[in-house]
Amino acid sequence: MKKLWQLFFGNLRKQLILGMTLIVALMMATFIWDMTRRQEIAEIEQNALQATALSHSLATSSAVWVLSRDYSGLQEIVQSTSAYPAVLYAIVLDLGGQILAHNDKSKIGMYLSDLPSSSAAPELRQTVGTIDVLSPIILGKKQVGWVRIGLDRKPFKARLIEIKRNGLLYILVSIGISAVLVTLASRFLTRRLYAIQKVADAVQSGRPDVRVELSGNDEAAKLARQFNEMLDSLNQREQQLRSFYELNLVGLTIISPEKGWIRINDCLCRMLEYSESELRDMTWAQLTHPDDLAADEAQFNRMLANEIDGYSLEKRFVSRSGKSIPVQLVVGCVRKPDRSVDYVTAMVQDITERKHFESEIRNLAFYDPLTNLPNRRMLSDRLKQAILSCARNGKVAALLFLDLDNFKALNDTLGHATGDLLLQQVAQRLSAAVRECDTVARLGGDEFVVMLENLSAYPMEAIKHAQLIANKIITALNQSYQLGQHTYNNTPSIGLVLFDGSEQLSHDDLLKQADIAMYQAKKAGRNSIRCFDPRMQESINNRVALEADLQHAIDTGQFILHYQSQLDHCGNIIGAEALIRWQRAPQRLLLPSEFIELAEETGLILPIGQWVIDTACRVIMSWQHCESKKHLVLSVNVSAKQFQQTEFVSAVKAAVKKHGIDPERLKLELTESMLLSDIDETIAKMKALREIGVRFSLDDFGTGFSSLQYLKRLPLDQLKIDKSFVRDIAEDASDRTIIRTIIAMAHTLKLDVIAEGVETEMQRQLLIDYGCNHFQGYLFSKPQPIEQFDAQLQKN
Ligand SMILES: Nc1nc2c(ncn2[C@@H]2O[C@H](COP(=O)(O)O[C@H]3[C@@H](O)[C@H](n4cnc5c(=O)[nH]c(N)nc54)O[C@@H]3COP(=O)(O)O)[C@@H](O)[C@H]2O)c(=O)[nH]1
Repeated sequence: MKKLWQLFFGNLRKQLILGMTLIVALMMATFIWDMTRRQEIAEIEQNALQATALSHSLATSSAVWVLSRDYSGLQEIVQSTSAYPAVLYAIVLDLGGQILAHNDKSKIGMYLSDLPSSSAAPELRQTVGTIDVLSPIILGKKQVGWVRIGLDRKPFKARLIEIKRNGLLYILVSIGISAVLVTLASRFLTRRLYAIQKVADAVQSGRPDVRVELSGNDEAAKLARQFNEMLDSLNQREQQLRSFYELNLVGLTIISPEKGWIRINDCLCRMLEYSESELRDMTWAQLTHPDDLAADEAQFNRMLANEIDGYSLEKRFVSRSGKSIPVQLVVGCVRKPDRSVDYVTAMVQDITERKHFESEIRNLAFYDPLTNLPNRRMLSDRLKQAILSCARNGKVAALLFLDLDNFKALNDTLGHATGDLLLQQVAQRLSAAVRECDTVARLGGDEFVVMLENLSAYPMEAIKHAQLIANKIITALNQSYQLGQHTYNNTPSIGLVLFDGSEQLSHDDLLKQADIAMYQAKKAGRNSIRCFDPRMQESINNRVALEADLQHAIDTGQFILHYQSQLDHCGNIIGAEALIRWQRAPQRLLLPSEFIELAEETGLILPIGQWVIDTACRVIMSWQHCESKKHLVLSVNVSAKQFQQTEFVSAVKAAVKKHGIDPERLKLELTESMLLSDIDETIAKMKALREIGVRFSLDDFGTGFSSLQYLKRLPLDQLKIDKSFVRDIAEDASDRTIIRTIIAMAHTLKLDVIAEGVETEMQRQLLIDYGCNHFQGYLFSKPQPIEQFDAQLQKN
């Protein structure tokens, strides 16, 4: 049936031809049928009319004869109907139905039984072969008999058959003609459609550049043009897709729902180190890292089950060489109309580099790059975990805060690279001194933290254990280090705090407490361990309060300067040292030892130092106007932070200019350690101020890394012998040697020398004997307010 349908309606042309032919045939058939039917009706009407007229005329003419019973006359009348070839019979009957005359004489005298009782009008009856008319014979107003005429219908039927035959012929001819015409027309009309179809076939068979030849401007031509344009755009899109596919930046594959390979691009082959044909013999599962297979398959099955249309996940493939390749897999599917999966597309991006960077970033975020130890962030995380774990298991843990003693000096003298070497070796020693489960972290600079977990359920036992480990660490860190060519010794200060998770302390609080304890260890003379004590916290709180007060003191001008005289060997006052005091309350004068360190730590030393220089310049200016004081030189202490300021030189110059003083009356006291960090920068700054006349004295001389090499480069005016050597000059031979060496060194370098902390006449005499000619100390005066200093001057 399908084949038959295909045969007749297989293409548009056949449908057109068959359709049009059928229409023509139907129309012709309808026309012929209608014509024949009309002809038949006309014939019937005409025959009926003829039969009625004939029977009527026969009835009229036979009325008298019937009444008179003249049978021969009647017969003659009846016989006269033979002139009509269609008349089958003509019968005259009396009212009783007896045949009075008949064109078939043998039937005269017979009776007809199917007559009506009476009728005033003729009665027409039609049978298959005849038209039968029965007319009453009326004489006067009375019926006297019947006339019956029968007409033969055969000739009429023969004519009808003739008409029908001709009609059929016309139909066939019309069908033939219309078939030919429609064939021609359909060929003409569908030729472009066929051309389009041919092109479509060609494109499908792999000739994508074939196009329909364009002619005309009708709908088919427009369709052909649009078809060509559609092919162009499809071509272009396919090329774009192919170029993307062949770009080989990412692995691309198309697979069947059963995970059979349909297409694989080169990039994926290269990534997995297999050829395409080798891959086709392998399964997706074989290439997947066993640990990642379940997750991938679960998602794939959800896609097959129509729960999702695609998914993206990170997984690992295993290459031919066994390399595990982390990839970002993006899978999508194309579904059939019944929603089952037709095929699956997968994009496989090698994310090895990204993973590498991620791990580097993680490392940078959580590890200290110099020592590879966990950094502050990681320590915070672990500490939080440890606090929770202590609360859970009831065990006590400890936090050790370590700071290397004198690390800054090492950095300043041997350089940062050497300092880094020390930090690395300390990290190694610390890691070796504790268990694997403990955490060793570097917070930054020379600060390390060791976290010891699960020490004991009993605090006393835990503290013993922690102290044991802290001692072990001290012993380990006390061993000498080989830093490049330098053999170096160092000590740590360790603060220790215990925690068991029951305190409402955050990890930050614990770190602070350990830090405070470490600070106490430092204060206790370094290379020692201190456990956190709440009193330490109190001292820290005091520091915080002091810091706030210090800021307030700056804002409200609570500082004053005291002046300690400096004398020559003849006892003449040649100048003074300005020493700061803080009038914190009316009866409370704080010495520098109580606030300078904090001021340095907080940076508040900068505005304080600037105030000192400014005040000193103001005093010098007042001396300049007094004949007895104009020769005096005022020494000012400068802190390291202050000196290291980039604008230090300009600030001093500005103060000198502002007060209009002779710069030679201003002497800046620097310490050795602050000069060495960047010797070239230091020299440049000193020279810049020396150029305008400002003098420099090297304070606390002998206590640091005194080096002739540096000394001779520095534009100094004076060396100040530290009071620690002066104090024991009479008793300690080595102090005497140091003092004599310093004095000799100063003379060699053509520098002035002054001894501080001179408290006794004997000390003064010894110093004079060794060649020192300038002195400062309680023997002459303590640091005193300006009025008392003026009074001393008067006396002097
Ligand atoms: N950056 C700044 N630092 C300053 C400033 N003022 C002082 N300081 C620093 O504080 C240190 C201590 O000063 P101070 O408590 O005033 O002590 C000085 C003298 O009182 C003390 N001295 C002097 N003679 C004697 C003595 O015979 N015996 C004895 N026991 N002590 C004595 O020495 C201090 C002065 O020493 P030096 O500065 O080395 O000459 C002080 O050392 C500064 O570092 C400031 O304005 N800015």
